[in-house]
Amino acid sequence: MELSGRGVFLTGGAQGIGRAITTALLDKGAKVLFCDVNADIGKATEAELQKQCGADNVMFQQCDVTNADQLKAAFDQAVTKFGAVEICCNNAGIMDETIWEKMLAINTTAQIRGSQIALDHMRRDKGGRGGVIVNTVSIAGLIPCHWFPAYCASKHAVVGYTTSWARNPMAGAMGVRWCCLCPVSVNTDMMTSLQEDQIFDMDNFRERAADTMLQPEEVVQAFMRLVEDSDNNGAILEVWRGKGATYRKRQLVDMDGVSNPMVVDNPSQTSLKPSDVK
Ligand SMILES: NC(=O)C1=CN([C@@H]2O[C@H](COP(=O)(O)OP(=O)(O)OC[C@H]3O[C@@H](n4cnc5c(N)ncnc54)[C@H](O)[C@@H]3O)[C@@H](O)[C@H]2O)C=CC1
Ligand SMILES: CCCCCC(=O)/C=C/[C@H]1[C@H](O)CC(=O)[C@@H]1CCCCCCC(=O)O
Repeated sequence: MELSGRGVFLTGGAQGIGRAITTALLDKGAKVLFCDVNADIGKATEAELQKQCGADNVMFQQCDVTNADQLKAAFDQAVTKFGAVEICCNNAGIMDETIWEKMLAINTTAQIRGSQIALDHMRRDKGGRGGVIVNTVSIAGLIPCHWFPAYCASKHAVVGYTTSWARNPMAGAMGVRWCCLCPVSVNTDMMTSLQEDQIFDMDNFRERAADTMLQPEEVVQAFMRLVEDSDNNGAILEVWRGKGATYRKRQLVDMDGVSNPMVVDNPSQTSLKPSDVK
């Protein structure tokens, strides 16, 4: 997928992974509306990025993704500003087991809502231009993590949701790809400002996390791979330190739901051989 001139909507873009993705997309000529609940950091980021990349190409909108009206209004603003949104990144997230209901609202409900808004707008069978929806998940969406069970659940749910849409028999007609970005620990505020009570067994966690930490730029490379590879519907891209980004093999079943497990990766669910999935 060529990125120049594409309209992008991204949540949680004031800092961290979202900001790094926004910057990389702008560098490739895309136009980005990023939203965030934090207006101070969001506006400061907007000012810096507008200076670097042009005032018409990037815009910030304050938005709490758990507020359905605000989320829809922010998305619509991107459509108005750029003519269409062809790339949607549901990225905003928190990690705090003490407020797990709010965490599920941000990490899961809002990513599902953001995906639905994007699908309604993008789908070619209803007059849209098609596009790609990338949900920022985590390795915690793929394996159990005893330090943060609710965070882990919030991310597993998004993998289930995203890959389920990818398997829709209408996926080809809709022209919308669905991808999961799954990094291990990343050096952002989420990791560095983590407080003792926000997860369980913090000492053990710090020990493990220290050896695995990625820089946001490494996650950006993986994100770009997801967006630019137009034949990867349903992709789950894992990002580990030292191993780079690798597509996760998936054993899905035929559309009859029971027979012939196979590795699939594109809308027609036929073109990739198992050996193509690394
Ligand atoms: N940092 C890490 O180790 C990893 C992070 N992730 C995921 O990456 C995504 C981004 O996280 P980071 O950049 O690391 O965190 P971060 O804390 O640096 O950035 C998250 C951004 O989301 C915003 N946000 C939080 N609640 C919001 C809300 N209700 N509405 C709108 N914006 C809101 C924050 O203000 C912040 O700017 C999250 O979904 C996180 O779960 C995944 C794997 C590892
Ligand atoms: C390889 C072990 C790393 C475990 C510690 C870690 O880096 C955790 C990072 C989390 C970050 O705080 C937010 C996330 O989404 C990351 C989840 C990563 C889970 C890896 C669990 C791996 C394991 O149990 O072996």
